[in-house]
Amino acid sequence: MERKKPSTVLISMMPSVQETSTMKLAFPIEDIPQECFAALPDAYTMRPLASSDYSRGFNEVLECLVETPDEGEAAWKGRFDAMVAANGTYYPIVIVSKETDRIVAMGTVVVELKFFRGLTKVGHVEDIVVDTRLHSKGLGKIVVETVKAIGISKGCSGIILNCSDEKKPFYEKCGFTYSGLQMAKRLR
Ligand SMILES: CC(=O)SCCNC(=O)CCNC(=O)[C@H](O)C(C)(C)COP(=O)(O)OP(=O)(O)OC[C@H]1O[C@@H](n2cnc3c(N)ncnc32)[C@H](O)[C@@H]1OP(=O)(O)O
Repeated sequence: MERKKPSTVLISMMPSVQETSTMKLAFPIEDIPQECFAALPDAYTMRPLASSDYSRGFNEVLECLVETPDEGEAAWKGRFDAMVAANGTYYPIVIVSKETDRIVAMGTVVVELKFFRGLTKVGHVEDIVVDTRLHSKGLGKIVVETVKAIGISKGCSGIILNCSDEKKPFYEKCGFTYSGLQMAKRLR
């Protein structure tokens, strides 16, 4: 079946070729389904994580979710490269302020290969976080809907996540339903 041409409106919301052509991205920008850009406010762009994002405040935003000590740019880039090398597994995305060129929100879907249900794949939603100063503006929902859509487009038959009880209403707004408890053995 012939693929429909994307609407001009949605194309105009995606980062321009000039904006991303010099960046090393974690995965091709075309892997973000175009409809994901529809709800993004004009003040922001959304794209895959780039190797230069260490200096756009990546750690500071992630710190709003979890302790993120600065290991230095070289170590950060080493981790970025390892994710890229695991081709087809990690799909980290960021939302960036056009005004400041700083990251304001991020999230990832990790695509896990399975042997069951006809060699299916399962998407794990990870590290969803919005800069504390920009909560309740719809950015978190855009990030979750986007990583969900990427996982589905990559062939996942299910998308799952772990979160605290307090975040349950947020994920319900993003279309998830309660599905049992999480267990953990923390080693550090
Ligand atoms: C799998 C994981 O990564 S779990 C970790 C989740 N991340 C964190 O805990 C980090 C700290 N928290 C945050 O970064 C943010 O608060 C997030 C990501 C949880 C939510 O991002 P925001 O941009 O503030 O949420 P957003 O504005 O998109 O809210 C979408 C909807 O969820 C609702 N919502 C958001 N947070 C909550 C909450 N804690 N309780 C109830 N409802 C909520 C909003 O009211 C909104 O409802 P609406 O669509 O009816 O208007």
